[in-house]
Amino acid sequence: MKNVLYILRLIWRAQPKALMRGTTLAVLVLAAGVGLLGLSGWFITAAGAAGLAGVGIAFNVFQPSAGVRLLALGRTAARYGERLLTHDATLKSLTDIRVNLLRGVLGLPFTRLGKLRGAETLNRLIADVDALDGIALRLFIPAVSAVLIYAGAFALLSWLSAPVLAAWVVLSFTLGVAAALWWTSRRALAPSRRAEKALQAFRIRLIDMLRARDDLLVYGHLTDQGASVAEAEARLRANLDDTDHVERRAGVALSATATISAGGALWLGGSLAHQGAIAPAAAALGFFAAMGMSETVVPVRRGLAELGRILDAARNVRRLLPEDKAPHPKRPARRDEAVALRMENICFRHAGALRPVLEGFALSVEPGETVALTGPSGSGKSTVLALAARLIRPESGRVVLSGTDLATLPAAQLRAALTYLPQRSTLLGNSFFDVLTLADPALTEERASDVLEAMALASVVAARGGLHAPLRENGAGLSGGEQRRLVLARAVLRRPGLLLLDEPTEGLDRATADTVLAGLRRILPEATILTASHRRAERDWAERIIQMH
Ligand SMILES: Nc1ncnc2c1ncn2[C@@H]1O[C@H](COP(=O)(O)OP(=O)(O)OP(=O)(O)O)[C@@H](O)[C@H]1O
Repeated sequence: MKNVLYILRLIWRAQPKALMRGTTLAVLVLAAGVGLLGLSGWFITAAGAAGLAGVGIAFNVFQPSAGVRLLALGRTAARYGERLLTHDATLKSLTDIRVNLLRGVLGLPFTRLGKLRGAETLNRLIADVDALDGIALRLFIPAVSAVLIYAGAFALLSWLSAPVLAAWVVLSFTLGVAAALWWTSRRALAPSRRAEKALQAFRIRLIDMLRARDDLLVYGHLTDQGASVAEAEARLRANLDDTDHVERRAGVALSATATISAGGALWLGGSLAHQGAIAPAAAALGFFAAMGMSETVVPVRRGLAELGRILDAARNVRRLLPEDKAPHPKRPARRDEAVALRMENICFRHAGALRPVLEGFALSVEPGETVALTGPSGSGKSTVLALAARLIRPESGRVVLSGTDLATLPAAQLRAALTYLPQRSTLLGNSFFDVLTLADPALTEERASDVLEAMALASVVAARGGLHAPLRENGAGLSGGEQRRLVLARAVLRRPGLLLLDEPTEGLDRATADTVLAGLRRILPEATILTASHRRAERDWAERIIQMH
């Protein structure tokens, strides 16, 4: 519940005025509803009583009927305004939360970011944030309005009718409603949570199926994966049915509460009128007010049926929201300036690993030097590159970039100074040109063509129809070697002072590898280059080789 209150505070803080006005209108809607039934009941009874007493001609029908119309119209207008204000404000607040959540995800340490699954994170950003609209719209605002209406109904009924009647209506109603809602929240908690989990499983499995359809087909598991998607869907339906069932039973309990409360009010009012303590019309007021009060719980009922989903969503979202709101430092990017890299006495152990990958590791690369790290698979070459890019941090020891401790370098300066090319990269963009603009938003066609030429891609691009020819998702349709060269072109376009390359020419034949490596130096004549290499072409290209064990 703490998380729900935290999110409610965020929603409220983002749009306080609109939500306050919306809540006021919500109270007015309910008050008009209760008043409408109460006044109508009083009017019918009073008119009937006047007719029976033979003074019907003297009974003023105009004022009460005008009141009934005013309340009916007022209720409709207030309902319209309330919906408009509260929904608009809540959706705007949720947009802020979604943006903040995205910032939180992007700000996660690289090691945690690496563990996130795309489909799950997408769900978190969409489904969880969507679930949060219930906090204000279906829990808080209706609950506050209902409490205010009960208090108002008690005061008015005590004044216009009799305190004992008012006490019966409000107490019987409050107790019955509280019991029914408590029961709903408990019974619906598990199915609502299970429904949300099933929905997420459905989406994740479907995304996995679409992403890995080729492999699933080749290994003969496409049908199984399809069945597991259908299973999650069936589970979702079953749990939604359970939630609806609980909500319907809660509806029955609430109707029973309203009936008992109204029936009791009728009996009590009748006795009081019989004793002459109140007029028959005032007695009818209690009965009809009790009928009208049942409207107060309809939205809360839905909110409580979804409570499990809301609680989980609030917890998930809160965990990822960033605590600090400090803007990212924006320093001018320094490019083209060769960077010296030094590592001193580095110790690093991957999470869960028994032994450190690096222990007492040291390295020094001069500005403009080309150095290759070689060694058997698993000796820690990629780990050294990741440490130099500050994607991971050493347990002990220091990484120093041109005299500045990497740990203290602002992120913007760090990203401007170096570029890291991992073993596997993603190509984002709909054309060659699009893919390259990730590295340089102000890219010109001449510059793009020059870099693509250096990466031995000019003929490939020409054969596909030019720089703006469409590319399929993640470069599908290009060969592995072509994708690799495109990723390299993107990396050099950043014009880094330090280029960290993990097996840059993997998948290229020797001749192409030599052309690409020479082109790389041509484009970045000053840069310091550190590469993790298995291949002869890369070792021959390097000025110095560091052997790892
Ligand atoms: N995220 C990780 N969590 C746990 N262990 C890891 C992680 N990444 C790498 N390792 C382990 O750390 C060791 C060094 O890995 P690293 O990728 O640095 O080696 P490498 O020399 O680059 O290997 P390769 O030449 O095969 O790319 C390996 O034993 C690997 O299993």
